[in-house]
Amino acid sequence: MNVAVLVFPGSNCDIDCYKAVEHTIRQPVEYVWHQATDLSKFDLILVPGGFSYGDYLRCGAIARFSPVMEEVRKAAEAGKYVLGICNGFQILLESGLLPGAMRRNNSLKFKCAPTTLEVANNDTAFTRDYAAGEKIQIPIAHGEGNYYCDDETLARLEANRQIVFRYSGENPNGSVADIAGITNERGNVLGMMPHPERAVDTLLGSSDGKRMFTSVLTAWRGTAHGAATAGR
Ligand SMILES: NC(=O)CC[C@H](N)C(=O)O
Repeated sequence: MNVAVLVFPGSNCDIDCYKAVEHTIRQPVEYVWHQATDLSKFDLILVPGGFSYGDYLRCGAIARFSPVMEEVRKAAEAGKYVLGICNGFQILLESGLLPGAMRRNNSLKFKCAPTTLEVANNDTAFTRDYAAGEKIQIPIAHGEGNYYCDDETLARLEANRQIVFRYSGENPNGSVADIAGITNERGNVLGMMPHPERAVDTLLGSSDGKRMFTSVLTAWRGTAHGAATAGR
């Protein structure tokens, strides 16, 4: 499985994502600069966290105009896997690849802390290695993670089981329905505020993020392209 880690001016979790791929699934992984115009060889695209364009205007609002985002849209349409983490989630929202929007944390403070998530849907390519309802420890680090959508969108997210992670116990940012991560309708694009790439080894405080990477690899191996190329 070929993995791309996108890099925008101001990304700062790109190296963590790259290392997490190496550490968990040992698949070929490359950094891809935001001006790239061809992502066709990649099976999984990681949109990492950070402060793209200094968070000016709104987090992700400028990065969404980077040339590579048109390629991410094409990849998503082709059914490739796209995982946006934190600023990556914000960029996917700003791009319209996922529904809803981000507001500043209700505390108006940047929060960096371990959080407990409930796996609200383990029937996705990204969460199949978790148990339904499992509680996992994944850290957050954001100032603008207060996910918002209108009632109609929320009803649709609930009906289609697009809410994949919810904060369990304390909600750190005030997000609607305790949402921590959602997918698109098709389930091949996932955005989440917590950082699974920072939780891939007990040395980091938790290894609960590891199964997101193993899940996608297993899902990809189940696709026609994955079955044909896996093990090469
Ligand atoms: N870790 C991150 O990706 C942070 C995202 C964004 N800069 C925020 O503060 O909300």
